[in-house]
Amino acid sequence: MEPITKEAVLKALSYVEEPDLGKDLVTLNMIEDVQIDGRRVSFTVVLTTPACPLKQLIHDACERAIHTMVDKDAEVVIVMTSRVTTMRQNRDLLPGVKNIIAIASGKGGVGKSTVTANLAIALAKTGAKVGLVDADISGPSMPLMFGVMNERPHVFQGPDGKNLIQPIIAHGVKLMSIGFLAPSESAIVWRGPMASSALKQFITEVDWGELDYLLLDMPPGTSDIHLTMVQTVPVTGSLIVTTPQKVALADAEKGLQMFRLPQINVPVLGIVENMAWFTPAELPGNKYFIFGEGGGVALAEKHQVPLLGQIPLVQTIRENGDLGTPAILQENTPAAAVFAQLAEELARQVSIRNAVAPKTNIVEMKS
Ligand SMILES: Nc1ncnc2c1ncn2[C@@H]1O[C@H](COP(=O)(O)OP(=O)(O)OP(=O)(O)O)[C@@H](O)[C@H]1O
Repeated sequence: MEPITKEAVLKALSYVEEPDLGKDLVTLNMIEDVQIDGRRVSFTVVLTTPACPLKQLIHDACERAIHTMVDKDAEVVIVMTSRVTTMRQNRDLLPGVKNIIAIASGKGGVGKSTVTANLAIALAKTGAKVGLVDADISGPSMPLMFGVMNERPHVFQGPDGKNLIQPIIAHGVKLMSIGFLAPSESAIVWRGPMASSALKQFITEVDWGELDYLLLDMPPGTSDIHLTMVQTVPVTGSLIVTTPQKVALADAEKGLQMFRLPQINVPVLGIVENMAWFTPAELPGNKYFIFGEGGGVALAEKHQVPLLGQIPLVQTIRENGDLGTPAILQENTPAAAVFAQLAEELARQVSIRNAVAPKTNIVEMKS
């Protein structure tokens, strides 16, 4: 029997394609630490995100490639790991942050904050390092959803003498909310430039450390504040949350178009249809389309962006949000599964974006 060689292993793995990125694993530098010990072959596959929905598929394809092209009886040991990719090169602002994702909705009350909170925790549960900025000045709800209403972030002096805010860590996510600034019962009226500068400070003067994903929960609507925000912070991509209702869709479309304005030019990574249908707890197989049907699909098709998920209207999603323990934390429930899948789809789109982004198109603004 001929000895197995590293070259033969790499040759076989060069036939395994990363389906989303359209290139083989060897060309993509995703194979590391190949070791041969008799008929035992081991190597590491470095994925572009720990939330990769294709993890099992890629694992199985690698195993098959070794068995068909190298040795049908080889013992194959594959370590699946990840290194989140980034398209940010010149990182003057937020140096440790790999990907910044703005989550927006045209209309208020469509569940943007609920979706964002669940997404952030879902990504953190996969092992990613996640931060979340609650920039919803119209009604910051993250302290409530994360059960940290009474916490206040500390401010300390950073290494260069500048003050830095320490984010609150809750459910594995580093959280900053404009709601930490004032008691929840006192309405904050933020206007124009004041809001913009407060928000900028909220994002840039925080000790985020290393983050794979920083999610920005934007205020509803398409105001000057939005424009300033996405121009100030180097956003990787945006996610639009809508319900299937006509008025929500029309506003979501405005939000989508805002990101595509030439002076903004932030790619829309996808659309999430929230409250897509109502499912009563006692009839889990039933779907009632109380806000209409097919709106998210139609919007996604019209603007050629992926529909990343459809979240049903479920009583426990609301209840768990109000309790400070978002639905994603309720293991083995359909609601948790839907959010986990959405997180994988979002991470996937970020990886695709990072793989195809023309590096020269990245404009990073200085603080
Ligand atoms: N899929 C869902 N099922 C059940 N309840 C939901 C769902 N999504 C959101 N909700 C509830 O709907 C209400 C509005 O949601 P949320 O605060 O997330 O919306 P929003 O778009 O962030 O609102 P705004 O930005 O205007 O403050 C909340 O009470 C939330 O618990």
